Amino acid sequence: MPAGLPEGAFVAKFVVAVDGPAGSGKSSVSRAAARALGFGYQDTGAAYRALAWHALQQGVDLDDPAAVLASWDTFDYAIGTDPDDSFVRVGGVDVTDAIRTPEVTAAVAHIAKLPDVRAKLVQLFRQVMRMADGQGIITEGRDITTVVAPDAEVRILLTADESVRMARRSAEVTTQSAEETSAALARRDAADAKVVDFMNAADGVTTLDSTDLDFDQTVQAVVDLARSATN
Ligand SMILES: Nc1ncnc2c1ncn2[C@@H]1O[C@H](COP(=O)(O)OP(=O)(O)OP(=O)(O)O)[C@@H](O)[C@H]1O
Ligand SMILES: Nc1ccn([C@@H]2O[C@H](COP(=O)(O)O)[C@@H](O)[C@H]2O)c(=O)n1
Repeated sequence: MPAGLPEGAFVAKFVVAVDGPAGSGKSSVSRAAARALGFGYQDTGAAYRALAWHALQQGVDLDDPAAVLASWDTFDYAIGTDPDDSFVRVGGVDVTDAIRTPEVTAAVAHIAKLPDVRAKLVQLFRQVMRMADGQGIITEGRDITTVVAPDAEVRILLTADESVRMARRSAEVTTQSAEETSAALARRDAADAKVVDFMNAADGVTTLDSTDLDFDQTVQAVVDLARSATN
């Protein structure tokens, strides 16, 4: 807390916004960079996934926008922003793993395409950024650099060639064949790209292409961008 400010006063955080396509490393790289910087970390995709999980649990018809929007009223969402202690809860239930199943992954596009749902989630993300502990936070998703936090101190489009992203994702998924995993990734990018542009950097956004970088080099590049913005 800077000298002169009363305990609990609002202090603007240093925000690093990261966007990119599926499998580009947004969550793993952002989490590791947050750890290195001593920042908080927010995975916004987790909220889209959690709302999809919640709607599925409630038997909501995902093709009915009004029903999906109505499920928001009972969506009791909590996320941990400590990069060393991440969790996602809905109604007190830990759904950290449940929101990563292929079923939820396939359902989330129905949620993400609805402007009214997106507007509510944008407000939620900004609230999480305001409330998180620490002096800074890395928030990652698809529209963070452009919609959620266009004034962020650092704005990064993290990308990698599609074949590299598919190979990285396939290496971690054991419940599907590499072909199924790659096809699902391409399908999701195609659906998401109709809603928000995360393939082209907006003005002022730095493109970080990790195609030829290993994981540690990519994390270091994010850390360097954040540190150079503070000097
Ligand atoms: N530069 C890199 N070199 C090697 N592997 C990487 C690199 N960056 C990320 N990875 C790996 O790629 C995989 C996908 O990364 P991650 O899940 O963070 O992507 P994402 O962008 O958050 O994906 P999604 O949007 O689908 O959730 C992970 O296994 C991660 O460890
Ligand atoms: N800012 C965001 C974040 C996510 N989405 C949607 O959620 C899906 C899951 O996100 P992951 O980062 O966990 O892969 C994603 O496919 C998008 O449909 C979004 O629209 N905006």
